[in-house]
Amino acid sequence: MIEEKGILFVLSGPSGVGKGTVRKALFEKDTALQYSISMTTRAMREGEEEGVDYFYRSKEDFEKMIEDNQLLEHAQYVGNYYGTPRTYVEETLDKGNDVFLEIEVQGALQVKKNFPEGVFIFLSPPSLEELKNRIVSRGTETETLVMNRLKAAKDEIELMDNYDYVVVNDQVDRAVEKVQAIVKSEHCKKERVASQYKKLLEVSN
Ligand SMILES: Nc1nc2c(ncn2[C@@H]2O[C@H](COP(=O)(O)OP(=O)(O)O)[C@@H](O)[C@H]2O)c(=O)[nH]1
Ligand SMILES: Nc1ncnc2c1ncn2[C@@H]1O[C@H](COP(=O)(O)OP(=O)(O)O)[C@@H](O)[C@H]1O
Repeated sequence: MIEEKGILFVLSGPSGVGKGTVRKALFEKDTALQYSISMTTRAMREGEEEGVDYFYRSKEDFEKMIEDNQLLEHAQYVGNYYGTPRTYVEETLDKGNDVFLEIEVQGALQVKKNFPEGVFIFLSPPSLEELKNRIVSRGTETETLVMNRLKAAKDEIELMDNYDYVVVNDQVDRAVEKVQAIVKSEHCKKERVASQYKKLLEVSN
């Protein structure tokens, strides 16, 4: 019996590009993907919930988790920590279920070191001008924070070559369809590997 692990999908890209929007729309489409909820030290925004949007923790608690190696990756982003709890990801993959991470670019690169077999998707804005419009229109940041996020975005776009796929988020529905197509395509690749294995077994019998 071949133990089939799940596939790790990582959606990343600059802040404000629409990662959260695309991820939520994707999960409304009855997907079998398991979303890994991140841990953060940033303040809860209006409308957010503990254990739904993030696990909100103090800086001390977060640093203790880093020390205890409980995070698969972590990054500091515009003054706060963000990280992926390790156990949930590993256990879910081991059960054969796919895991979906939505994280910033530094974290995605760390995951790639530990899980090179993961599938890395870069969500790109149609233009930097449009990215700025989205961050400003979301209205969650002060002007200085908007500038910080745009500056970070320029550095992040340069890292695009580390990804398996680039999805331009021009329209949310189209971006979601492209991510779904990637998921399907990766399942077909996995089938191919599994069926080659089966043929080998038949020959050896
Ligand atoms: N490395 C890492 N980044 C994360 C994680 N969770 C969320 N992020 C990213 O951290 C950045 C800031 O997130 P947030 O404060 O929620 O702002 P928003 O995504 O711009 O609304 C975004 O790029 C998130 O995708 C995580 O677990 N690890
Ligand atoms: N394809 C799109 N077209 C127009 N606006 C978008 C699109 N995708 C997301 N947005 C808007 O851009 C802003 C940032 O999106 P968000 O999902 O919070 O980004 P991220 O999670 O990458 O930081 C939000 O106001 C969101 O409604």
